[in-house]
Amino acid sequence: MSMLDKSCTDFLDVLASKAPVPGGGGAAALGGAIGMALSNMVGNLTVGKKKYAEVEDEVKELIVKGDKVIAELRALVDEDAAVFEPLSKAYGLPKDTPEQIAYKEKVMEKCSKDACEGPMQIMRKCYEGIKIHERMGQIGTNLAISDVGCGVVFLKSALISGMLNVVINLNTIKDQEYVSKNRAEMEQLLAAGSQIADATLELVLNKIKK
Ligand SMILES: Nc1nc(=O)c2c([nH]1)NC[C@@H]1CN(c3ccc(C(=O)N[C@@H](CCC(=O)O)C(=O)O)cc3)C=[N+]21
Repeated sequence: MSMLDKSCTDFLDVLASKAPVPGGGGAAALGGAIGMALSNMVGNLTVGKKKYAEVEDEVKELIVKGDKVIAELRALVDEDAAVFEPLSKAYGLPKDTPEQIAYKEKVMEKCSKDACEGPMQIMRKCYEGIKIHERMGQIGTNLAISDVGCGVVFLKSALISGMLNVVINLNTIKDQEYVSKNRAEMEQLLAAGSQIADATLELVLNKIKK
């Protein structure tokens, strides 16, 4: 069963439990999807309004892009569980003999790389979502523009949460070529995404401040 078919109450219960999944990665994906949905809500409130007729086509395009990001982040809730669970098992492998140590190293390397892919993908999708919010903050209806701010803050926190999961998994990877390639992309997504998210929040605040 997909994590997303649980009620919100059950999802929060299992998130709070000792169960290895869902963890911070899955929470990041869900938080990002919630953020993205808020931009689309503002878009849907904008479409059909005479005052915003001039931007209607562009808003519709943003909604289509947003729907894709929501679907991808939603899928990543389950994907992150699938890639992290093997790593959570590998953490507990014994290290009592040289054979066990060698075996654990091999399994940890493979599982850490797989587990890294989930939050990397979460970060890429959050970045896309933040870019959509940037534009929605400029052209979306002022009636609900505060929700573009809410959405972009969810996406920034999901971006940072993705980064934290990438970093902890990179720590258990020996392949330095893999580590530096992923660290560079992670740092780029974090810096660019945070900067655009902060600017969008400021724009929204300036629009709603009296
Ligand atoms: N893609 C990805 N998604 C994550 O959600 C993710 C991640 N990478 N990397 C690391 C962090 C940290 N995290 C833990 C979850 C459970 C235990 C844990 O110890 N679980 C025990 C339960 C221990 C007990 O029963 O006391 C177990 O699975 O057996 C540890 C760490 C998830 N994270």
